[in-house]
Amino acid sequence: MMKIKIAIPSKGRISEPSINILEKAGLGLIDKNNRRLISKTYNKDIEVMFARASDIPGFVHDGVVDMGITGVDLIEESESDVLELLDLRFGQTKLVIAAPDESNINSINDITTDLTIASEFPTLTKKYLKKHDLDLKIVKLSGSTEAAPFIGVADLISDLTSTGTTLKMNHLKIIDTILESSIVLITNKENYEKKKILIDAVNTSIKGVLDAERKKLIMMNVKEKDLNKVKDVMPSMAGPTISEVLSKEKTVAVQAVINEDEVFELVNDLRTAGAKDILVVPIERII
Ligand SMILES: Nc1ncnc2c1ncn2[C@@H]1O[C@H](COP(=O)(O)OP(=O)(O)OP(=O)(O)O)[C@@H](O)[C@H]1O
Ligand SMILES: O=P(O)(O)OC[C@H]1O[C@H](OP(=O)(O)OP(=O)(O)O)[C@H](O)[C@@H]1O
Ligand SMILES: [Mg+2]
Repeated sequence: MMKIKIAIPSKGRISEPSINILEKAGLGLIDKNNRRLISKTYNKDIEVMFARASDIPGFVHDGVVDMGITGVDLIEESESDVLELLDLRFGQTKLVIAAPDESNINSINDITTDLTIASEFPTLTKKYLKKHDLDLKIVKLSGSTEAAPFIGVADLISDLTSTGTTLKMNHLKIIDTILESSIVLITNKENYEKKKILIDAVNTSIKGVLDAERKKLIMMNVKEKDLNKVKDVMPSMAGPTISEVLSKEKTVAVQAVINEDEVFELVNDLRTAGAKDILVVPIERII
């Protein structure tokens, strides 16, 4: 019997969104409040294992688990050889080199080998510097890297930035970007060959959740005489679907899947075209 384990982050900012996306994909955790190391899901063949986000790339690489949810930054830093299935479109961030605002370093060309750099990402930082023929001393830290230049630990830092608030608060400016990262769904390369059916099913379900996030189902009643006008203003994925409604006047029900950003304008156009009883409904998944 084929079974798979998916590793998801046990703490930190990406833990909750990871659990949520699995839930929407039909893989809700049965005993999530227990926070045990392993949790069953609504699918009897799929289990979830909780781990630190930074340990997940290694677990997937080694095949300890079949799939995982973690950041591209952590995969690259640990040099794990895994197969990336899907960009989950959250946890977007950049790994950048930064220097104090008042320093005269403004580009990679101003960096000299007598400087030191502090980072939680020594491997990625070293590779980046090597590419530019720079061999700097790297000070490995485990957090609060932005403070390093001011307490005299290092001249430069490389750290993650997303809104830019932390860099700004610490009077640091970006010199260059090393890597752009987001949270991804990954799988072990060999296990993927062996358990393709189940792994693809998980991937397809999660992709369905992402696709549905930006879509709505729109439904309405239309008198038959107005149907062509309504059809003209209706964009649609594959359709619209039209079915007959039993009523005195000849009326049909029209439904279609539309983009979220089209809703506002479309509802107005549809009303003008004669549509009645318009409903806009969220979609859970599109398969
Ligand atoms: N400011 C941020 N914005 C978006 N994503 C981020 C940010 N900081 C970290 N991440 C991403 O979150 C993922 C998990 O990182 P990590 O395990 O360090 O979580 P965390 O929420 O920062 O927890 P911790 O409190 O332990 O630092 C990483 O892949 C990282 O790229
Ligand atoms: O650009 P911003 O939106 O300000 O985000 C960037 C900050 O977020 C992360 O820190 P985190 O909160 O994870 O703390 P940590 O340094 O203890 O990991 C990262 O290490 C930066 O410090
Ligand atoms: Mg962090």
